[in-house]
Amino acid sequence: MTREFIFKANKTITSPEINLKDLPGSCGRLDLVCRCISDSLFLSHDIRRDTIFYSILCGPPNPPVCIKFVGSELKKVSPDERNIAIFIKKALKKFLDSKNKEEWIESTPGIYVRKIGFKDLVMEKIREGKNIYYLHKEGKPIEEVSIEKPVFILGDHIGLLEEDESFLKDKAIKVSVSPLELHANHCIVIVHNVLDKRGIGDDPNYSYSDR
Ligand SMILES: C[S@@+](CC[C@H](N)C(=O)[O-])C[C@H]1O[C@@H](n2cnc3c(N)ncnc32)[C@H](O)[C@@H]1O
Repeated sequence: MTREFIFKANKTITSPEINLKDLPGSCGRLDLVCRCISDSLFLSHDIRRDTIFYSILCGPPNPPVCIKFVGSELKKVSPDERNIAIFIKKALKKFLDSKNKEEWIESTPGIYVRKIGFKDLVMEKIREGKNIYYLHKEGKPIEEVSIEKPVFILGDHIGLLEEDESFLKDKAIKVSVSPLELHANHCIVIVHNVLDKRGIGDDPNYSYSDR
């Protein structure tokens, strides 16, 4: 079963004018997006092929833009933030130049970009039969939650906006991974660990026991 993550990046840049030397500042916390991508998809010397990561970039100049990283298709990307940012820059350039922005556009293997906002993406996942889990400190402890066909929602340093939270109210189960407020990328690591131990998410073509 596939594990999916949606990370809402409230301030992250939506043009390819990315300054690779200033991911946190002028790029609107693009460093957080890159860390979440790294922690959701990379194992030591391997990739989680059962994982798909989405980030909705909501910063200037042209929000929203969604980037998608598909673990089973990724090639040549490495886990460091700068390298991931280079691939995001390429994706945003491809997006800028493309005519049909409403469909997924493949930028490089396994990396796609599209014009879709947070709520529309969540609705699309629900229509696909996925279950939505909103990661939040005040949620139900993850150990007590049954998880199937999961899409996990995460906020950035600001968190989800009030309007996003009320939208999710009747659509998502609120799940906590710790009594403490953690970084989003650390929550991803914990979620993976819980699911790894439960054996959820294994790709039939890929056995974790082969590692
Ligand atoms: C740095 S935190 C957000 C802090 C922000 N000031 C707020 O109040 O939401 C980033 C994201 O990680 C997730 N998160 C943080 N701590 C968590 C926890 N203990 N359990 C589950 N998710 C958590 C939430 O999705 C949160 O939006």
